[in-house]
Amino acid sequence: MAGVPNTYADPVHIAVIGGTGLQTLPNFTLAATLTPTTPWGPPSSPISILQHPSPSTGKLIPIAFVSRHGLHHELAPHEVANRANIAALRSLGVRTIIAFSAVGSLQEEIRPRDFVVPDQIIDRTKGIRPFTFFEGGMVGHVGFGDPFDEGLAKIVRQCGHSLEGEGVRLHDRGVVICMEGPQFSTRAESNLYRSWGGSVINMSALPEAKLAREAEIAYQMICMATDYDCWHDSEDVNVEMVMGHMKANSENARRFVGAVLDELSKEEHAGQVLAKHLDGQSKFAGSITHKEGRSEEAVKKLSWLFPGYYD
Ligand SMILES: CSC[C@H]1O[C@H](OP(=O)(O)O)[C@H](O)[C@@H]1O
Ligand SMILES: Nc1ncnc2[nH]cnc12
Repeated sequence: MAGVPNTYADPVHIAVIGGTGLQTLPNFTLAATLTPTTPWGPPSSPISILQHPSPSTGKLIPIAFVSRHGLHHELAPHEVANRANIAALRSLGVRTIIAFSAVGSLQEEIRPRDFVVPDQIIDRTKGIRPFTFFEGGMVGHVGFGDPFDEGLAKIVRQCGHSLEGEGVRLHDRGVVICMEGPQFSTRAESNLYRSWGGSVINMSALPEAKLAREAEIAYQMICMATDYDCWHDSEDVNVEMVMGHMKANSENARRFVGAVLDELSKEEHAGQVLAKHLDGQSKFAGSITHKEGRSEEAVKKLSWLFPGYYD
């Protein structure tokens, strides 16, 4: 856009990743549009730096926004530039990500347009998506027992509940099945996932959540149900259905994200927003590869992400 700066000098600590039907966050002041590149290529979309007025301090808090599937939904789930998205955000200073996703419901009580703040993931991707920063001569293993950040989840749940009764229904926990796609599931698969305890299904929780953990970023996904996949006796999922529910409820989705940003911009959450509890974990995770075994190329890439960690 003409007149919008293409640089932003201050660190940005909070980011929102928008998914299907949530390609922009209107009603925020656009402070800059960045087109960074990373050792893993460019992110899925330009990164918008939005200014969010903190309701408690009145200060303008910068928020980075990236559209997972591109500005016009041109990237399929397996084509999303996950490593570049996470690396670009971390390089701006981001330590907290709220990721939004349109999901199929695998449980009767999770109705279309309900929100779910999941706490677990089952990986049904097929290993075709780049899924780690640690490879090619630098090994690293980070913990992933709880794939979402519980401290951040608590804040998100509290914000969601504060909107209940205004058209928002929230489920506090849930298991996301992350499938490869882009085709939807077969009925046998959908029923299998239900028997595993799956709550909702999408194509984008992974590797996004894994890469955020490797990048020491607190990450929580907010899911909005758009269909009952194909296990239910209602109509099978299709794109029109997903987009219809997303469009009809996008105002609630944006209010939910806005409420979370309001809360995160309070001084009392400064430590959580900076993900102090994750600080340095990847320095130790990566120290498993002895200096003499590290490839120069891998160290160079990882040092872009974590300056000073592997000197
Ligand atoms: C258009 S239906 C399938 C598509 O919707 C979800 O997108 P996102 O998670 O980015 O909101 C799902 O993961 C699939 O990519
Ligand atoms: N049924 C479904 N399966 C996978 N991803 C989805 N996103 C929205 N609905 C979905």
